[in-house]
Amino acid sequence: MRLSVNDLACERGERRIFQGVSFVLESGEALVITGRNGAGKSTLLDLLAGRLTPAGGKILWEGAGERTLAECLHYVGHRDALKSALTAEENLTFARDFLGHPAMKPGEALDAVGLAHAARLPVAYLSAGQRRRVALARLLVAERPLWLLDEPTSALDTASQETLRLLLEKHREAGGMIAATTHSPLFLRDAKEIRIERVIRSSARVDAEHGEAGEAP
Ligand SMILES: Nc1ncnc2c1ncn2[C@@H]1O[C@H](COP(=O)(O)OP(=O)(O)OP(=O)(O)O)[C@@H](O)[C@H]1O
Repeated sequence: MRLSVNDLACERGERRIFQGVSFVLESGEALVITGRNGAGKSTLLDLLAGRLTPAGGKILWEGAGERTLAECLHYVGHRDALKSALTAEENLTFARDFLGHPAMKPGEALDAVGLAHAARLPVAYLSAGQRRRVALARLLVAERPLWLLDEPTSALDTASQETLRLLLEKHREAGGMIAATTHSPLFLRDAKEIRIERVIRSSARVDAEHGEAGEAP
């Protein structure tokens, strides 16, 4: 499988966020996406996940047979996208049924992220780091080769960060692919890295440091 991104550009709120982003990701590879706050890292994941449409460039997904890119990816964003009234196990059961290509059972996936003891607690009762681990356990309940992860270590303690690193490396060893944004090192073996830079338009005063949403374009 191969994900090829060529000369990708993105606009939000009629402002150019970035342009000229190109990379290739093949089976077993990891891509770490870095850049300053507001540079467009989450935006790049949104484009790959099909949640936004590019202003230019191409995203090509090859080698997965009939399965489209959307059917081949997991997306774990800033928001954990869990149903708080349901237990951790119920959330994973729902995800497993919904996503198709079932892999680990919910209980096994929770065990893999060190949360077996919290399986029957409503997600509303869990800490931020525990909720993050449930969200990451979703990666394990349905087989999808491409994992798109937005700051996956946020809220995780050191031990959970190491657990996550091992899960990511195992996924790569099985031929999976990872694209992850981060502000801190993920310690992934031989990862590719791309740094997203905000487009600077001198006439419009959009710059990487001060160009937050709502400012004049
Ligand atoms: N819905 C939206 N409409 C307009 N602009 C938006 C929207 N969402 C995000 N933006 C802008 O797009 C730019 C890129 O945002 P993005 O969240 O991709 O940055 P990031 O690199 O992930 O930042 P951080 O490191 O802070 O998470 C920012 O200037 C942001 O304000």
